[in-house]
Amino acid sequence: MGNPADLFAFDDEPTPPKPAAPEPALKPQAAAPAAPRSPAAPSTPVIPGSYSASSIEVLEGLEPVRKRPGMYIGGTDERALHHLFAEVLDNAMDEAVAKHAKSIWVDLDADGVLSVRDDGRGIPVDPHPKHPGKSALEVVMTVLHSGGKFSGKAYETSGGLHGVGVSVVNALSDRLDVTVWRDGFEWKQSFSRGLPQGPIEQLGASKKRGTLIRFHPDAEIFGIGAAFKPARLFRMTRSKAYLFRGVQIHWTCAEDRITDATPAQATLHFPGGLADALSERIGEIETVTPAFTGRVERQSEAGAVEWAVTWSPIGFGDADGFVSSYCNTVSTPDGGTHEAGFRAALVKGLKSYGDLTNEKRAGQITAEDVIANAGAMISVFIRNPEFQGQTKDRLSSPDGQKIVEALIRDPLDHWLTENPKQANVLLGFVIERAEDRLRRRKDKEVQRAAATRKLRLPGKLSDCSRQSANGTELFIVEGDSAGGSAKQARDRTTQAILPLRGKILNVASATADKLRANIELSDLILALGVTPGPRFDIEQLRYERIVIMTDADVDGAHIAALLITFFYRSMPEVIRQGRLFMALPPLYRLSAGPLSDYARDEAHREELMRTTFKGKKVELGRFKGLGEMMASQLKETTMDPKKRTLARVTLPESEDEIEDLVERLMGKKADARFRFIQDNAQFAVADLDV
Ligand SMILES: Nc1ncnc2c1ncn2[C@@H]1O[C@H](COP(=O)(O)OP(=O)(O)OP(=O)(O)O)[C@@H](O)[C@H]1O
Ligand SMILES: [Mg+2]
Ligand SMILES: [Mg+2]
Repeated sequence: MGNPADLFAFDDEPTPPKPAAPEPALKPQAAAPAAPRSPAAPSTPVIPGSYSASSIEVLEGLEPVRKRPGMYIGGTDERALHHLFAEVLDNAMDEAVAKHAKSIWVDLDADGVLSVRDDGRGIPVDPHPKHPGKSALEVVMTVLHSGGKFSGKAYETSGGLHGVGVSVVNALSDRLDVTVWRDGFEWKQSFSRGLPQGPIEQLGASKKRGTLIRFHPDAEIFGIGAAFKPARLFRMTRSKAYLFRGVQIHWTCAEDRITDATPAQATLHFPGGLADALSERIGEIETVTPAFTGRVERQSEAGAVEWAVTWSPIGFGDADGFVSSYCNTVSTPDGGTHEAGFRAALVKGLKSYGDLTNEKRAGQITAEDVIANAGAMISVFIRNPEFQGQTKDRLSSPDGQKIVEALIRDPLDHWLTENPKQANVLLGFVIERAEDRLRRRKDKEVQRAAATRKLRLPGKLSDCSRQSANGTELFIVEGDSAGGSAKQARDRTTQAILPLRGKILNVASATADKLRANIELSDLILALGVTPGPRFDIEQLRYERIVIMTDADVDGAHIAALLITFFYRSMPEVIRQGRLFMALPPLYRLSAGPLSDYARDEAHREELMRTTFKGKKVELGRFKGLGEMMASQLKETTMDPKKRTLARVTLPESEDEIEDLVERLMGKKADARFRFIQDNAQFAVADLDV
């Protein structure tokens, strides 16, 4: 999971270098001969710019390292500079993990010279059989791909594997001294930019054991002023001590190099291992459960896994979670197979615990849900690891995953079942993450759908300007001319008009495909913003009310009946929630002198004649359709929320009644249908006024 580990500055940091303090240059004791350059300087005349055999160079010895440091240490920046320390420290740790060394001493002196000493076996100093006249030590320091970690005989689970590390450090140091104590003597050889400054020397007799590498990075490579950062060195050192409890690391640093809280002196030894590392790293941060920690050795062959993980609802400082992973004590900030195995073990363990406790929702959790809010440290020791590149930022050994997953699963299952209370809390926490994730995904889908819908609103829709559904109405209007009047009569903030042309399909019998193919209906669906059918979601409805506004005649009643049936068939929830209405346009206008009123129908007219207009000479006008009304009349009588009356469409209680209703609505006799609608509309009027 990327680099969040580094946010917690446990052992290393990925951040680009800050300007460094000027560095006093360390003068090599002997003058350094310039590194050999351009060995292929042609003796035959070459036309400038030509490309021939003489253009092809073969770099010798350590020259490629100086020419292309990026390939070996990932660049020449501050991170790369500190990688030199990692290489030397890794070698000392390999001696410790192989149980030949117990102590390591790290020291940064006032001149910026870094020393790493261990009390291990010491780099062999005897003459190398394949390189007559050279000691093994000189070979190791000056020949790429030389080392004792290829066969697995001298080391079992080493971080070193390429035979490159220390020779690279040598190549990129303007000064490097190796002291070895072994076979009863002290030995020493010095190098500059990879070149020996003389043969290996046997100094006095000594009972000590071990290796000391003292080096100073070359300003030609890293730039003038590039210097080790004590804080960074200290973090890298401390993490090594956490990763292997069998080692004690003594840290010292020249006081005047320290600019922060880094100690000048410290002894680092952590018998608690990663469990301690994790609790030190998360401090007082609130966690969901106590940490799950452990260490398991492989049974059949050399190898082990150690881990510590906990979860926090509030995140860990700058990040929601972090995973710090290591292989053979080498930090792998880019993760790899061991992290994958760790994640797999956690997610499988939690899922099977979910099965065990009948928590069905556990089925939906993914590794991401488990790890996103976890603070985790995982350290694996395996034979013959494979890393990506010399900086070893990522573990690529295929068995990394298998070994970690296999070794952690059992302890995890035990941990969960033995502490059901905290296991349930943890599972609940992870399920919440999963549900959050699913919700976010759905929201995104809705947003995306809304965005595309916006572009695809039907052209003939005159939408209202209000964005939210609250207080808005969609008038479905019969015919273009009525649509025109309605557009003028509406309140454009809250009222939208969708005119329907021609006949819509008889939806009672049409198939879903046919429904979609019907242009009038698909325009209506687009305007509503919903998906009809099983995936219907009332939340997507773009209007608070849907108002069917048709002429008060047989054709109008037919269209209204078709529309109601359509809603009932494809989105009954709209009706159930009381959001579908019928407008009640008047059929008659009555006037007598200054007095005037509208009558919805015959009965209403008669009533008005008996009351308001009693004994008056009444002028009676009959509207042939909505389109005949003036906009102001339409507004006053049918659309203005302050004056109009709407009939809410409701469903009968029982399914039978509904089917009966649909049958009657869709029946063959248009007149009966019309009367039915009129009756029912009237019936609804009394208790409705929206
Ligand atoms: N502190 C040490 N004690 C004992 N032997 C050492 C030490 N440092 C280096 N060596 C020997 O020198 C060899 C070369 O070291 P080098 O760092 O170049 O390569 P490596 O550790 O084998 O692999 P890598 O390139 O992955 O680091 C090692 O394999 C080991 O045999
Ligand atoms: Mg090494
Ligand atoms: Mg080497």
